[in-house]
Amino acid sequence: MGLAFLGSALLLAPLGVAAALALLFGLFLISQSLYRLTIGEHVLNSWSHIPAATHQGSLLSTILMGDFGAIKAAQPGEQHAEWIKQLGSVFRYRHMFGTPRIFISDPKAMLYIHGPARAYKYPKSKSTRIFLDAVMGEGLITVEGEKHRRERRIISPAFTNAAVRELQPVMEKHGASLAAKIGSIIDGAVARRSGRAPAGVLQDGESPPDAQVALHSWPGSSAVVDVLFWASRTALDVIGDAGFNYQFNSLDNGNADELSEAYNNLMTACMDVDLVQAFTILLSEIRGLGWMRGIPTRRQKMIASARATSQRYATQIVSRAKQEIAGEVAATIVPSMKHQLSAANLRKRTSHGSGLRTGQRTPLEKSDESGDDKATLVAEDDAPITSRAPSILTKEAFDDVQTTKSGSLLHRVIRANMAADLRANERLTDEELEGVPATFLLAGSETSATQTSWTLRLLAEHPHVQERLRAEIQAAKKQHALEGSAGTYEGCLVGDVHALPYLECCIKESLRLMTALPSTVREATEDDVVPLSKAYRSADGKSTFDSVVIPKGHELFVPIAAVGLDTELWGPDAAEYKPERWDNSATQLPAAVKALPGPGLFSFISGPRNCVGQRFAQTEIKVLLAHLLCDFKFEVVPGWELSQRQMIARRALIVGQEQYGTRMPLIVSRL
Ligand code: HEM
Repeated sequence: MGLAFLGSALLLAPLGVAAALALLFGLFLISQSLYRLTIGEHVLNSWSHIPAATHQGSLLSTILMGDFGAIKAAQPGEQHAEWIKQLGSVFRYRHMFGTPRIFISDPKAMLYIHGPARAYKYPKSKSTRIFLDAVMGEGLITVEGEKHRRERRIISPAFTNAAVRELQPVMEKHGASLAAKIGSIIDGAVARRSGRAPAGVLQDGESPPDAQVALHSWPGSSAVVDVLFWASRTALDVIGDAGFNYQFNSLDNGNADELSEAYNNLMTACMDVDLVQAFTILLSEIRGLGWMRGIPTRRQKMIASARATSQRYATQIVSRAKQEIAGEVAATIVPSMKHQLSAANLRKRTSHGSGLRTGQRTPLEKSDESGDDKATLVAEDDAPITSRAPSILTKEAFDDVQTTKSGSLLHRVIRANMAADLRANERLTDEELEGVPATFLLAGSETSATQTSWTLRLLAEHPHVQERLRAEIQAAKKQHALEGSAGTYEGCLVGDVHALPYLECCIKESLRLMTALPSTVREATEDDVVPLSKAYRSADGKSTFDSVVIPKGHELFVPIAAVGLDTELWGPDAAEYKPERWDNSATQLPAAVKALPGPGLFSFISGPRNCVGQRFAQTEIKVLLAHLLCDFKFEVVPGWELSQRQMIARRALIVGQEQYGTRMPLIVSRL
């Protein structure tokens, strides 16, 4: 009560009082940090035997940022890789304000922590959950425990290999559009160079330095193209279309679409965590200070407005998908079942998920009014069948509908939510279903786009790999054209993209070396003893331990990128891009690597909390690459040095051109 009052006082107080209170909280955090660095480190430290990481940094930065300052200053994964070299695969370090973190990159430990028996005992850390909740709201990524198990059971079937295979043609459509767009950017740049278009006018996605690169040695059709910019737009279009049948058209229209703009704002909030936000999150973790998350800062207001917009659309998107599925059900169920769907029965089973919450009309609603929405199953009383209708499908009818009708990921989720073998309390509620589009978008567009851009960069740095890969893709394209393209892969460029072995190697190697999500964090909810495949030596070097004691409440750093760079696992050439290491991976990979999940590919982590969209992501990246490599050659811009920035995903900056933000410009030439 007292603290709630304090909260309101802070909101209403004149600036001076608010600043004084903020200062007070700052002092509280700093004293907590000092306590951790002194008494916590030297007196009450039950884990002092674990080797501790050190870094060269000022005292002030250590008090405020712990060792995190050094991590942030290095390229993603590099500081951890350095500590692995010095200290081995188990050590501890301090996060902001001295928060203790344990680092483990041992394969056996990772399988244990993320495996089915333990995953729910190691949820995401509290600050991560607070942060994600604020931006995404509730969804598969943010929920924990039983709620997660329930959601995952319904959402997983949408991502089976067979389901994703059916979505490949949708991805191909956007792959072809991406290639066409890049072609038009090249044409525009050529026209500008030859004086047919005004000099000094930038095209969409171009930064001033891109247009200034002298391409004398690249006669013909070449231009500097920011492949991250275009991959991001394409990934948004792909997930909108394949994820929930929504056409963002962002490749052509940018963020002109209202929903696209809302997601873009959420993504920006997600990517760019500033110190004030980190500070507020840390403070709001303290009991009684949760209200701090609601302080209406400019950023907070932007997030709230973007979330309101996305929620409005989500309601419409889910409602429309349900109506379409109701139409399918009507066409599929055997006549004898129809009487079960009496009006009264349906009304009982119906929940109302349509209508805008703010009274505003979305473009989707407008198109509904114009009669676009054809597939609606209604009972006599016009009550639509919705996903919450328990057991309206027998197992056979459900399987039939699930396999014969495809549609978007969301359609599959809604169908899975109707399965007869689910109890009422196992089904997703309307609110949970409405969280699905946002989850897919925020988890699935930035990651795929970033990974695509890093893969293109690696191929540009390794022309011989690019050539070999292009040859494989062109041969497959030829073969596919000869065979005729009916069936699942109708309209696809090369048929099944997963049938191309070298493409598989190139993608896996890119995910290992430049994984889009370099790390995540977990928190121990109980004391635990984590087994290791290789014993670690204590800080004083006198003892060895074949397991790590993790005290309840401690944070665990999950070193996705560092695992990919670990020379102990991969050998001395771990930092090199060598797709061949994945040739015959079942036999050729080092034994320690084969013990990793994947096997060997930890980029999507493992166990019940692994990336549900990993097959989707790999299919999408392969499809986009196939289209691009058939039409274009990619080269690095001479003299432009790259640095990296880990926001949530790992993004690239050009050294000396940081003012233009994160991007991945490459010289792209028509073949
Ligand atoms: C290269 C691209 C991608 C990478 C590297 C990646 C990586 C990851 C990682 C490491 C996690 C675990 C995060 C954690 O628990 O802390 C994760 C979770 C997740 N990913 Fe991905 N992801 C990618 C693409 C996608 C796509 C395309 C989708 C959806 C279409 C997707 C949907 C999800 C979801 C829903 C989760 C949460 C799963 C759960 O907690 O049950 N991801 N991803």
